[in-house]
Amino acid sequence: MGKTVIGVIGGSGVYDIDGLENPEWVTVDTPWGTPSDQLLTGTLDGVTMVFLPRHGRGHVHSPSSVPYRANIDALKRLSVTDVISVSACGSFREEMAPGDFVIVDQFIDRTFAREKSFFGPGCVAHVSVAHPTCPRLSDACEVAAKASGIAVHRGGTYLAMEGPQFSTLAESKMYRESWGCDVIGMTNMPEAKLAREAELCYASVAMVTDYDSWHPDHGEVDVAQIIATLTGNADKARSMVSRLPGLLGSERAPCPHGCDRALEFAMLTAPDKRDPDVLAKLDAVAGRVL
Ligand SMILES: CSC[C@H]1O[C@H](OP(=O)(O)O)[C@H](O)[C@@H]1O
Ligand SMILES: Nc1ncnc2[nH]cnc12
Repeated sequence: MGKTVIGVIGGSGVYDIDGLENPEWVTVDTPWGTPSDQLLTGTLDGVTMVFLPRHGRGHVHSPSSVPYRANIDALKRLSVTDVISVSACGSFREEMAPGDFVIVDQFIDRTFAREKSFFGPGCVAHVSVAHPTCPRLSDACEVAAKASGIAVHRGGTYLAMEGPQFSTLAESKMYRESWGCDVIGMTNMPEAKLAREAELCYASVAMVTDYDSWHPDHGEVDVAQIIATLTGNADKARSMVSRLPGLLGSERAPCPHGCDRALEFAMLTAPDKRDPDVLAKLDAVAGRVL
């Protein structure tokens, strides 16, 4: 048994969490650049917590400029074992209404202007993301959300778009009708892929703020409308997060789904062909297997 360290990546509207004992904002340097912000560390019910605002305090990063690799590396460097991603999203389903939470379990990645892997020339590795989220961690999020009185939907496909503009009407209809997506956002990819490469359990809690543009009764999306819903959603998210330490506990058994062993058979580059400079950058993410 190891120790549970819960990492929370807060999306739009979620720039801190409350109730931490011994809270401290710490600076973490990574070989992949500077994370979105300092990370807030502390304990909650005896469990170490690490919080990172995805866009930085004051919302300084766009979805395309979020330093996803630095963020995941920084969480790993602080010994995080389980990452809960909290994000605002648009909904493609009538029943997934603004204010509801969706525990996402699949993604379609339409992003194209982001670094998507820690690996590459000098150390090639391929991990599976067939099941990109962790069922054990998602269970805890579902229980925590329900206990907080939140309307929560278990399972859903998240379309990750590049942004920053919202979808056209034709795109919105295609994602919903042809591609079977349930929600849309701009940030969960490559975040989820990188978390898997870093052997972190990852759960995505998507908080619905709007119906994107497909819905005949709701017209087009605008940020004013999103922000109006975001404030309430952020309070609900903080309530959900506060229940996670009690549910996960401070002692951690290995992930039954293998998230924490994702690199076990992933490395292709022969040991004698690996580039030492590349290996040095991978110390936090892949040190366990290198
Ligand atoms: C607030 S409007 C669009 C913005 O909100 C979402 O951010 P996050 O996923 O970090 O909560 C969405 O992905 C866009 O970045
Ligand atoms: N409709 C939408 N599209 C993309 N990202 C979003 N974030 C919140 N609402 C969104």
